[in-house]
Amino acid sequence: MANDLVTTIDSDDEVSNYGEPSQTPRASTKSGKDDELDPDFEFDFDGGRQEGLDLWGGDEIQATTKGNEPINVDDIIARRRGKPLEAYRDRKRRREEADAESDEDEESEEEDEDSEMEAQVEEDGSQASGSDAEEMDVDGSDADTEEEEESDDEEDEDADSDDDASEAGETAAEIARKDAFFSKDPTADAIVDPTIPSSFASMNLSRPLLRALTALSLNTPTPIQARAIPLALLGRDILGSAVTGSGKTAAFMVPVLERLCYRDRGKGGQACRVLVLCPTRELAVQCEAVGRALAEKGGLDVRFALLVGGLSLNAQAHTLRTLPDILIATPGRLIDHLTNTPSFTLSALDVLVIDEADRMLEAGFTDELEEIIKACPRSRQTMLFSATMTDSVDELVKLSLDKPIRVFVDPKRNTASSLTQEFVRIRSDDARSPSLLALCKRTIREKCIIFFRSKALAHQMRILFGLFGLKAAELHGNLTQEQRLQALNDFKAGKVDYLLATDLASRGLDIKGVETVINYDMPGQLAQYTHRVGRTARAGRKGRSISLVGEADRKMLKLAIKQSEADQIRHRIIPPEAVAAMTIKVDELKDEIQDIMHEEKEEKLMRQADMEIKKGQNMVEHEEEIYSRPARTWFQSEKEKLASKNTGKEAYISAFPAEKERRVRTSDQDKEKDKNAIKRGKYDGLSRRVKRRKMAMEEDEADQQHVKSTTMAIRQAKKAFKPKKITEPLANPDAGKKQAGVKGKSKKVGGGRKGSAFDDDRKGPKHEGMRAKPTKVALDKKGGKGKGKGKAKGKK
Ligand SMILES: Nc1ncnc2c1ncn2[C@@H]1O[C@H](COP(=O)(O)OP(=O)(O)OP(=O)(O)O)[C@@H](O)[C@H]1O
Repeated sequence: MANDLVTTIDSDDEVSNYGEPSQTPRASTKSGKDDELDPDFEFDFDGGRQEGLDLWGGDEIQATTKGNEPINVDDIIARRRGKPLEAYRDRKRRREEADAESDEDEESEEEDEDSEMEAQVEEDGSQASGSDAEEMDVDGSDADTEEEEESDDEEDEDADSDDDASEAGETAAEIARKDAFFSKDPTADAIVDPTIPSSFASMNLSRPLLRALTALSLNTPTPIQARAIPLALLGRDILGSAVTGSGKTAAFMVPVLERLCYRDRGKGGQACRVLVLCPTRELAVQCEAVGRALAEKGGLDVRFALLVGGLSLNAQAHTLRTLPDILIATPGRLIDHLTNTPSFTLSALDVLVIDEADRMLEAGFTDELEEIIKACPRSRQTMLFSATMTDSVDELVKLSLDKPIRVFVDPKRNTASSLTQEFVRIRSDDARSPSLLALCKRTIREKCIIFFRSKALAHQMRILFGLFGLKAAELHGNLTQEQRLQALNDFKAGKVDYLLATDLASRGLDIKGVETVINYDMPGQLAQYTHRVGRTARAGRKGRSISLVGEADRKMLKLAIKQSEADQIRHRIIPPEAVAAMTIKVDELKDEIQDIMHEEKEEKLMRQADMEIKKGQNMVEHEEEIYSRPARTWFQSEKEKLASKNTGKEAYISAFPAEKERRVRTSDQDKEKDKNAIKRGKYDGLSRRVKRRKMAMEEDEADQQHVKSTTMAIRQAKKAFKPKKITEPLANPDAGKKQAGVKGKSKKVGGGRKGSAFDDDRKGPKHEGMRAKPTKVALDKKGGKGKGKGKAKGKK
C-alpha cells in the first residue's frame, strides 16, 4: 500500500461521530447483491433490553452480593481522593448544570482537578509536532536505521511468504483434500443462483418465527443469514464465516428454532435437542438472550438452559432434569454435568452449534471438545461459525462433520468496512501507559473497550485510571462471575466509560454503542486482532480502533494493514508533550499506586481469613450433608487437566511477542539472581516435560497439604463448639480417630455423637465423679436424645 494513501491524524481533537450509523453506502460486492447491512438497523428488543431483558444480566443471573461484597478498588481510590469517581456523562451533566446556574462562571468553582488537567493537555495538543508522523510508516516498513530496516524486511518477507503460502500456496493435495471433505455451496455464487432469499419471508420460515423477526426489527437478512439459514434448514453441516457484527448468531438461532417448531412433542418426545457451545460465559449469556428474545417474541414453546461456570451447579442440574430443548454452554461446565449430573445425556441431540469455532479448536479447548463430540450422536447436524473460521481439514476432522458446506461471506474482508483503524507509534514500552492515559484524557472519553494482554496489567491500569479520575471497569478471568457481569452491566449502562479487558472479551460480545476499541498492545495473532477491533463498528455502525504499536508489534501491524482497505487506515499522533506531561504525573503517582495495591491486598487477606472461618463453621454445621454429597469427577486426571490448561496458556502467551520477550528477560534476570544466590535452582537441568511433571506433583502435594490443614481447621472448630465439660474428662485415646469421615461416623459411640465423658460404655476407666452428677443425665437426654436410643438398641 502506498504511503500517500495513509491518512495521518495529527491532532487527536478531530471530531467524529463513531457511534452513529454509517451513512455512506458501501460498494456493492461482486455478486451484485447488496452486502451492506441496514445502517439504521438496531437489534431493538422492543424496549425489552432496557426494561426486562438484559443481555448481560438475565433474571436468573443478576449479580448478587450475598453479603460478601467483592473488593472494589474504586472505593479505595475514592477514600484516598476524598470524592467518588464519576462517569464522563455525569461529569458533563454536572458541568452543564453548573454552567446553566451561573452564566458568568467561566471557570466553575466545581471544576475539579481533572478538568483542569484536561484543559492543560488540550493546549499541549495544539502544539503537536508531526515528527512521529514522519517517522512512522503504517505500512510497517519504516525503521530508524538502515540496519534495522534490513533485518525487519527479512522478517517481513518471512511473514509475507508464510502468509502467501497460507493464502495462495495451498498444495494441490490440500485442495483435493478440501474438495473431498466439503460439499459445494449451492449459494456461493449469487449471480448464478438467484434462489438466495432476499427476505426472511422467502425462506419458508413458520409464522411465529417471522413474527419474532419482525418484532425484533430484523427485516432483511444479512448476507450470512441469507446464505446459511436455507442450508441449515435442510439439515446440512455448515462452516460459516462473515465479518464481526454481521449477525451470525441469528444465522444459526433462527434455523434451530424453526426446526424445533416441528419437533416431536408426544410422550417421551421431550429431550435436549440443541447444544450451542461458546468459548466464554459472557458469550453464552448473550447467545441465550438472543435465542430467548426470538422465542418469546414468536410465542414459541421452547425452553433454554444456560450451562456456564460461575453460576449454581445445582440450579443447572435441576433445569437439566426438566429436559430443556436448547442448551447453551461453555465446554467445562457442560462436561461437568455430563459426568456428574445423573441421567443427563446428549443422546437425543439433533443440532450442535459451535460459536467462535476456530477458538474452540485451539489448544486448551481441544480435549474438552473431543469429549463433548464423543457424547453427541453421529447423526446430528453440526454448524460452526466464526469471523475467522478455519477451513483446515486437519482441524475439522476432529468434529466428525458430514460433508460440510463452507459459507464464507466475502472471505477477503475480515473487518467491517465501517471500521476505521488507527495506529499510534510507541517508541518505548515506558511510554505506553502515559500514551493511553493522554489519549483517554484528551480524546476518547467514553464508550471505549481497552484490551490488555494480561489480567494484572488490566488491573494496574484500572488503578491508574481511577487516580486520573477516569471511571473504568475490569473484565477478565480473575474476577468472580458476579463481578464480570457487573462490569459488563455498568459499561453497557454508561456508569463506567472504559472497559479494561483481556482477550476474554475479544470474541462475540455485542455491546451496543461501543465507539472505540483500543489495543494497549497488539495481539500476537491476526485473528485476535480481528475479533478485538470487531467489538465496534457492528451492524453497519461506524467505529474506530486505536492500536498502540511498539517495535515488537510491527509484524502484526503489517498483517493488520494488509487485511484492510487503504481508506480504513490512519496514523494517529498523540502529542509528545502530552505524553511527556503524563509520564511525569504517572511517575509522581508511583508511591500512591503501591499504597493502593498494598491496601487492596490487606483487605483481600482479611476477607480471606473471614471466609476461612465461615467455611469452617459451615463444615461444622452442615458436615453430614457435605460429606454425603458424591464427589464430583472429571474426565481428565488433575495432572492432565493442568497440562491442558498450561498448553492453552502457553499458546496464548506465545502469541504476544512483547510478553514473550518480557518473560524471557525476566527469567534471564531470575536465572542471574539464582546464580548469585544459590548455586542450583530447583528445576535446573530438567527437561521441560520433567519440569512440568514435577511442578504438577508439587501442586498435588500442596493440595493435599491444603486438605489436611482444612481438616485440622474443622477439628479445631468442632472442638470449640463442643459443650463445655463439667469436670476434666479422662483422655480417651480413640476419640480423635472416630471423628473423621463418614465411615467413622457410623461407628461412633452414641450413634454419631463423638465419644465424650458422658458415655458409659467407653473403654478405659470411667469417671465416677461425672456420672454421679445429675446435670450429666439431663444434658445427655437433651443433647443426644435419638442417638441415645440407638445406642441402647444396639446394646440389646
Ligand atoms: N438481519 C439483520 N439486519 C441488521 N442487523 C442485524 C441483523 N441480524 C443481526 N443484526 C445486528 O448485528 C449485531 C451483531 O450480531 P451478532 O452478535 O450476531 O454478530 P456476529 O456476526 O456473531 O459477530 P461476532 O463475529 O463479533 O461474534 C446485532 O446486535 C444486531 O444488532
